[in-house]
Amino acid sequence: MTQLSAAQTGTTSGSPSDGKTLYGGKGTRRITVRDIAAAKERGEKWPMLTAYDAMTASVFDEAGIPVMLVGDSAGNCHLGYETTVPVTLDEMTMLSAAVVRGTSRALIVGDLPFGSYQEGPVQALRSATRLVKEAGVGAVKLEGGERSHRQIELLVESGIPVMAHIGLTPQSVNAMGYRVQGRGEEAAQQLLRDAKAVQDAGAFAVVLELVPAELAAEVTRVLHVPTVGIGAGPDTDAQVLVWTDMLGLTGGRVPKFVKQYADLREVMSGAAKAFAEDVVGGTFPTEAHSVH
Ligand SMILES: Nc1nc(=O)c2c([nH]1)NC[C@@H]1CN(c3ccc(C(=O)N[C@@H](CCC(=O)O)C(=O)O)cc3)CN21
Ligand SMILES: CC(C)C(=O)C(=O)O
Ligand SMILES: [Mg+2]
Repeated sequence: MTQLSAAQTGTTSGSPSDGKTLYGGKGTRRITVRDIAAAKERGEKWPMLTAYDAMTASVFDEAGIPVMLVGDSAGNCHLGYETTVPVTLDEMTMLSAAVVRGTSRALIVGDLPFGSYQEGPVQALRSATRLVKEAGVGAVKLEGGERSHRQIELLVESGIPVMAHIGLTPQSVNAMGYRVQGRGEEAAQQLLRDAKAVQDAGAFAVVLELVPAELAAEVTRVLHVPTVGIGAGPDTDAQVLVWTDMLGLTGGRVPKFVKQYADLREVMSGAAKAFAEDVVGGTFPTEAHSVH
């Protein structure tokens, strides 16, 4: 087992941003779940992005993104699977370790993949422990509300911060598809019960995926832990997007809740073609790129 540096363990003293904000502060030590709790008390909104490799994570870390999720969306966005279902704990451990190595300030949350916690609390603890010890993540995330509350309880009791994830839970795609959750009175009551169950179990934050904006606003009002929305409207405490969607790198269709801030697919494709033309036409390399 490799030793984790102080930067990875987040044990250095001082505030994340001179006692100010999660985003835009000047602090250099690693952000912790206590900083996240303080942000909710201040009514401060914060951004979260996924990351699957050290290089990309270092860009977002330098940009000041305070929380990064090594999402199992790596399955379809980084590893070429159709869904998140086939992703393994070995894969999540390797990707999470890379993201931790590429960052020094962001809180890194590692997604527990399908099959690594559904058997029960003991399996969940064994899996989460690998992400904490081998990859160095500061927290883990798992899907499910009431159905996952025992797993959350044991992890939190054991000293592992847990981000919960309710609403659309993509690991259950074979059972529920990719559909809006919490529509109608009965489904809304279930979502509220799920949100309270994960908070009571000790989760430090809860992702709300693809739920009506009004319901997400209500959950955000009634919980004392922050909500992180994705397709959940403007009134959650935080917002998360899959980085390849946000930067226009994901091929094919992306969910309609995505806002695209750049077109990296176009940029990369253009650069690859320019390189290819240079090679074929003999205009690269030139004297400037040669040694003698
Ligand atoms: N590239 C990518 N982006 C994501 O946001 C994402 C992943 N992958 N993989 C894991 C999960 C799966 N997610 C998904 C997948 C599909 C829809 C989707 O098809 N949504 C429809 C709306 C469906 C409805 O209205 O009921 C859409 O058009 O947005 C949404 C979220 C979110 N996560
Ligand atoms: C969409 C986010 C919340 C996620 O779970 C992932 O990227 O895997
Ligand atoms: Mg996920």
